[in-house]
Amino acid sequence: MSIGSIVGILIAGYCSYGFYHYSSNTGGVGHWWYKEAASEIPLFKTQIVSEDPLLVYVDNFITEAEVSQLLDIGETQYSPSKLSTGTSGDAYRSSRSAGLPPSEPSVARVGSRALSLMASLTEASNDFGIPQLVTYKPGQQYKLHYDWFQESMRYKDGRLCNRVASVFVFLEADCTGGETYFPRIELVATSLLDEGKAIQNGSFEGVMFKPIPGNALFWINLPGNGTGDKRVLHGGLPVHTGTKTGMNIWPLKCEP
Ligand SMILES: O=C(O)CCC(=O)C(=O)O
Ligand SMILES: [Fe+2]
Repeated sequence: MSIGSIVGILIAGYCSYGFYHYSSNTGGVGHWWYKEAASEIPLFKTQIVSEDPLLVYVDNFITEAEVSQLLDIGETQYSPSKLSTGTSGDAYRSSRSAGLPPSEPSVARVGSRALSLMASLTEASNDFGIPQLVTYKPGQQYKLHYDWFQESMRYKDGRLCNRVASVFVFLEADCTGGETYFPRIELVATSLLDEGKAIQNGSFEGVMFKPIPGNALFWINLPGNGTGDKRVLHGGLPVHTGTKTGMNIWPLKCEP
């Protein structure tokens, strides 16, 4: 699928105020059927930040009610965030994380909505994996990293899967600092600067995004040839005061 057709589908989705989409629960990694009725989908708006690599800013991706449902589900589940190597308690990623059950109705709804951004990228698996809350207190951060795995992960059904894309949703932003930073992205949507959602200036390379509850960032990790894209290097900058909480959704692409 070309970047052009993904962009076309994003625009078409926006213009029709919503998507109908499906995921399946036919075994494997955690697939959940969910068809959102148009009335359940918030009127979200997409703006392309960068076309290649594809990075999209989504206003109003989830509602206030969904934010509180997701925070409630995760509340008692937090433990120190892990790196992809499985280690935790490291200054590299000092936040706390909580896996969210994909079958929980609000998780399934928001996970399916995230898949709807992917066009046909995930149609073979239709799998949004296990969404993860991540919460930061003052001084905590996630230094620059990629979300894609160097080596695909083997899931319990034996397939090799990797994170084809990322959707990072801001849930709580009662904080200063904590921007999501992409040092290698050149911003084309200057409206995001005017709206105070993105920050770009001569003192650093790339672009950073202010945490704003309900809004999301969506980007492609594995473009056409399936190789991890190093241009989507990103991190969560240190929170200075208060609390920041976000939700990661990593739709999977699996070998057949
Ligand atoms: O906290 C952020 O802004 C980004 C978090 C992130 O990139 C991750 O958890 O993979
Ligand atoms: Fe990340």
